[in-house]
Amino acid sequence: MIHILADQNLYKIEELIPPHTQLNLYDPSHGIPDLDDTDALLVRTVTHINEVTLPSIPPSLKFIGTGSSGTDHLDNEYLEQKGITLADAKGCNARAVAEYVMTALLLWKAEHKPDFPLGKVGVIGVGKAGSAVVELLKEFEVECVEYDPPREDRDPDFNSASLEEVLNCDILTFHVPLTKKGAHPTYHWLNEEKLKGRKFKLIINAARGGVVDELALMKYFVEGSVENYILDVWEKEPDFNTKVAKHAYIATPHIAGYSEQAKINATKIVCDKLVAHFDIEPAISKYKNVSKTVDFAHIKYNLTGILTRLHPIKGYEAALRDLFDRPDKKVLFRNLRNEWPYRYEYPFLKIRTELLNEYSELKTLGITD
Ligand SMILES: NC(=O)c1ccc[n+]([C@@H]2O[C@H](COP(=O)([O-])OP(=O)(O)OC[C@H]3O[C@@H](n4cnc5c(N)ncnc54)[C@H](O)[C@@H]3O)[C@@H](O)[C@H]2O)c1
Ligand SMILES: O=C(O)[C@H](O)[C@H](O)COP(=O)(O)O
Repeated sequence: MIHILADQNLYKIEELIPPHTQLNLYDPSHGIPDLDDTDALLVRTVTHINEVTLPSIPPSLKFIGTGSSGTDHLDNEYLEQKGITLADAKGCNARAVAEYVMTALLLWKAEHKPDFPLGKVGVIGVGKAGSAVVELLKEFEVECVEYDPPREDRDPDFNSASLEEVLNCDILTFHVPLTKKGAHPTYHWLNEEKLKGRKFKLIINAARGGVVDELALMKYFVEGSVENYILDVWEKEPDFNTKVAKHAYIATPHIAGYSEQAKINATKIVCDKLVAHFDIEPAISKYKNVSKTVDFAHIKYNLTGILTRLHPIKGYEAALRDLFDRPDKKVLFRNLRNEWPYRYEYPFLKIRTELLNEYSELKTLGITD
């Protein structure tokens, strides 16, 4: 029988785990658990596995799956050299990220530029998440500049914009992995050198902390050449720089990819890869992706009010602000990520017809009546 150890916060893991396997759960806040006799380890981004955190790999361990798109918490060179198969859940949360970005843009526009078009948006990294962002932006008729030189190298149908073109955009949104090696490293991609002498209305980082140099970003915000910034991810998670967060238009605790649908996708994708790797019987899930109706009865809302009710971005923002001066903010940041119920993505939400007719943006987001 295959012995599986999984992060206790991998959503619905007990339901989706293949039958006839033995599943144990671990609490990731206590570090890497004892892996003796474990065949497969299922983690989230909070479990960092490398030569330092796991110097000795038990011979039984053959598979590590992560319920995330990002894999920078796993040292793939080290693990592959030790004969371990790595599996990610790329794409599981692309729609959730796109909705986070679009919601943030709509809220920001309503507050800062209600009478102007959004401007040109540069999407840096046009993989699963970046492509979903581009798709949603296009539905809103926003002009996009797609920047992804590595994709141009591997995909004959894709032409990347030039660096100059993307840096000339009004808004930048990041959807690249965090990498320090290779031909296109992303660590501190947006730095002093690229920010100097340019003007941006808004910068969004919902990729990984470290892709944007936070201190350089804050400096150019204070000087006025960056009008606003939105950060979902932080250089030293679960810690975060309070000063950088205080200046942000929106600051959230790494939840851009969190939704009911994304979290189910994540667990399903890793379980499917586990099944394929060990050639075992899959689980038969009873889970059904149903829609939810949100009642706005008798209350008069504007677009900002409706979006705030349907997407917890502002709620997370307020909760993160409450942590600014707390000495235990690292633990609370982690709790905030684990304890809130997952939101439903817009195509799984239904609201009153009058509201949909009054605010066309809601239909464009995929909400129905
Ligand atoms: N905040 C969140 O909740 C959240 C959710 C999902 C993903 N992420 C992060 O976003 C990243 C992207 O997610 P994805 O699912 O789209 O992954 P993906 O692998 O599908 O796409 C990443 C894209 O970035 C491109 N890229 C790599 N280096 C680049 C560079 N130097 N310049 C321009 N483009 C570059 C790649 O070619 C690829 O097309 C993940 O690695 C993860 O770290 C964060
Ligand atoms: O890389 C990803 O997919 C995202 O950052 C994802 O939201 C991470 O979720 P976690 O594993 O931290 O719960």
